[in-house]
Amino acid sequence: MKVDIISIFPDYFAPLELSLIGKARTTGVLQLAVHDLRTWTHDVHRTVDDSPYGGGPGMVMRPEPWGEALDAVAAPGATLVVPSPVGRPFTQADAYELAACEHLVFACGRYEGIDQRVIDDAADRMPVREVSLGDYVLFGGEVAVIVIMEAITRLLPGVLGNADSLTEESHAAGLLEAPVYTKPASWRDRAVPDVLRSGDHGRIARWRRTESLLRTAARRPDLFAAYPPENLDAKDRKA
Ligand SMILES: Nc1ccccc1-c1cnco1
Repeated sequence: MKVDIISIFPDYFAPLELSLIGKARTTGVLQLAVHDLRTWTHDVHRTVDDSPYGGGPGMVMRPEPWGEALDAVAAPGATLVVPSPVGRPFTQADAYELAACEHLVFACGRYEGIDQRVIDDAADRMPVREVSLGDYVLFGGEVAVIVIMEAITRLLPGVLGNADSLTEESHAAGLLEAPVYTKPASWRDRAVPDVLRSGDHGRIARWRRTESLLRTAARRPDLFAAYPPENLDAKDRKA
């Protein structure tokens, strides 16, 4: 997978050289390049923003540098991903869809946002996805790109040692994961649930399923709306 990131703060992406993302880049599973938007400015001050038409607070990112940057970076077949507070909520399903793309270009907006014509112009020649990580306000899209890149990269072939992790984790099956435990069997007078030490794998699977359903019902009942009813099998109803 090829990924290009365009930002006025390219140094923000040093974390993408670490750990499993760094390994994915070393092995070639992920080809990632970070570009400074100011490369495509032509004035002595390398200006990327200007005051908003219609007035209002803050500054808006100018269209010209973005237009030239996307012309240079977004080759045919690329998908443009724009983290934005007005985007669609980013979900694990989106992570799977983006992980299947050959080429992603991330546009990191700052200030009050990017001139809308940049998005509209790009949408004339490539898929554009404006994504939100949640209902809160960030300084810019950079940290959102790091989060999205982690969600995507761990889905790429060979990145996670144990592919089973992908099926068991929260949101993979559409529900929250059951609680997890490791040694010691007792810690600060708190014991690990006996069932997990029983060796009875059928009983353990049923316990985990029940805990997953209870946790989801308590914390994220909204997830059941998107959860196919056929997945809530008869055994669950007994649980
Ligand atoms: N607040 C922001 C400002 C700039 C770019 C993205 C965001 C964002 C993304 N998800 C929530 O907020």
